[in-house]
Amino acid sequence: MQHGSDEAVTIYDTTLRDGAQAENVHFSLPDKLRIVRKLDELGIAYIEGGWPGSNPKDLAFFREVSTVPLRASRIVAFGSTRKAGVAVDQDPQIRMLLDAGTKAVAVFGKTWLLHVRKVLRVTPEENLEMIRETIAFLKSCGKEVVYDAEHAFDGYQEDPAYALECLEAASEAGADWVVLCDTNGGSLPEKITELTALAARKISSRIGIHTHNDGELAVANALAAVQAGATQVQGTINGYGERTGNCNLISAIANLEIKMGKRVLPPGALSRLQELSYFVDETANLAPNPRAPFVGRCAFAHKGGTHVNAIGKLFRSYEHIEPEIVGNRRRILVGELSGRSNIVLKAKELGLTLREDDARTREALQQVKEMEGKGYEFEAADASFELLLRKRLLPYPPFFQLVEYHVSIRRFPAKEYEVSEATVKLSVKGETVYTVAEGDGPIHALDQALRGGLERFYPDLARVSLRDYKVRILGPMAGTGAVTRVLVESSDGSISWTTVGVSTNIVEASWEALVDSIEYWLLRLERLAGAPLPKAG
Ligand SMILES: CC(=O)SCCNC(=O)CCNC(=O)[C@H](O)C(C)(C)COP(=O)(O)OP(=O)(O)OC[C@H]1O[C@@H](n2cnc3c(N)ncnc32)[C@H](O)[C@@H]1OP(=O)(O)O
Ligand SMILES: CC(=O)C(=O)O
Repeated sequence: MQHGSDEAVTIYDTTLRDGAQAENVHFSLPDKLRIVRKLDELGIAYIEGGWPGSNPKDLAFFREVSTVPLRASRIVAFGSTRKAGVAVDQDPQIRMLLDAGTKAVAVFGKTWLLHVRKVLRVTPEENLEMIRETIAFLKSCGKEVVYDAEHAFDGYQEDPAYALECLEAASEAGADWVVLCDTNGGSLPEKITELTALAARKISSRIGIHTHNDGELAVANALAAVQAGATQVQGTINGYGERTGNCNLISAIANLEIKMGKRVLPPGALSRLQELSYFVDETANLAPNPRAPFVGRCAFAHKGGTHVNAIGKLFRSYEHIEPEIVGNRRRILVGELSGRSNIVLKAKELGLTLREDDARTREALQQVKEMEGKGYEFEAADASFELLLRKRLLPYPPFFQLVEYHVSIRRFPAKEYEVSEATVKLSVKGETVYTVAEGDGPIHALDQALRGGLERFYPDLARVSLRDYKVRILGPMAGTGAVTRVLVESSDGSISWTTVGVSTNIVEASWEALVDSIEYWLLRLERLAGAPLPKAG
């Protein structure tokens, strides 16, 4: 879908205002300022910072942000048209909008008669006056005015003439931008195209588009509007927003630049889209969506054997763009749907050379399929797969060997005392080590005893900690006798890795995953040091 047009499209970010209307999204004042700096760094033209008349934090934000030196972004304060029956220069909300001290302000007003009559409870003429007077007043105060025509598309559906009158009123009153809002997020692209093209013909203000994602079309609708004449796209990073969210600016920017040939961000910024997306998620304390188009970790993850085979020959065969363009990377997944190509390409990713016609490739593939048949899952446990491959390809004297372990739980009926205890006997470097440890539960005790036995031989292991522990029951019909899959995520503070264990016994599945985790890390340490660590006798 390369349209080859080199026109610029202006990005208007409302993560801090409309994005903050999302359930579970809360930004503190420092969060808001951090995001402003990041958006400015990426060259976003407008940042809607909040509604000064809404709460003390937004008021303070406009005070603080005025001291932040910005290179590319213009801060916008948001509000509404004046209250019905109140003179515009007497309206406290309008006063607060001015007091925010921004060069640009945005006001939303009504376009849909349903809202005019049933929500504002004013006449259609009074609503037109509210639009005209508010914009004219803000212009007379020297502001750049962005007018958000709320429910523009629903209003146009119900009464095209009145909706158009509202847009014309805003434009004639001096709005620099008239932004068509699909506030309820239910419009289809053809409706967006129709009104945007009409507005672009009829009014002199520049046209913007503000879409919501209720029909999962927010990005598609924004792109349709641009094709029909809009030159400003409003949205939020990662699509945060009320209900199902707003137009996701990450996807909108990528599509506008890469697919539609528009100039959107300064040179070099596109390759920082993933960084921006993660930064905002992290600031909002939300886990990044792995399936997010363009920037999610699955966006260029290839799993099916035939796909991976083709990718090995030609990336374009199963990738719509090169991942690096938006700062992402390609990943090869290994599992029961793999072919030899998955093993070879994954090995290459790990720095190992393996050919498709090598017997070890076939054997590794066979082992993966058999193990996945029993419940292992290597796709999520990349470290267990790496270990499997390295053990198969290179000489692997183990770091330690298990002689035996024992786990017990003691609980007294009155629940006054409950303790888990594990004993682990290991053979390490020719010595037999016997360790006992207590823990909050049996797995914790086992982990403590294992580490206790190894710490004298591999003191660096103290840097490794457990980050996540997930248990999945496979085939729950077998009840408490079902097969259990345990995934353990570990970290040494700089990298993290995941390992897997499977058994009908949850303690044994956990042991397997814990041992893989430690072996993986010791092997990595050895590779980084460039010399083998002394091994078990
Ligand atoms: C489509 C959008 O996303 S618009 C943004 C929506 N975001 C928010 O509302 C978040 C911030 N809002 C707030 O903090 C509060 O709602 C405030 C401070 C703005 C207003 O609070 P209150 O004065 O207590 O009013 P409340 O929120 O209950 O009702 C809104 C009032 O604004 C009126 N109103 C709604 N839209 C408009 C408009 N475009 N122009 C003028 N008045 C409007 C409503 O009719 C209602 O007044 P009424 O009860 O006299 O009919
Ligand atoms: C203005 C706005 O946020 C909307 O109409 O959705």
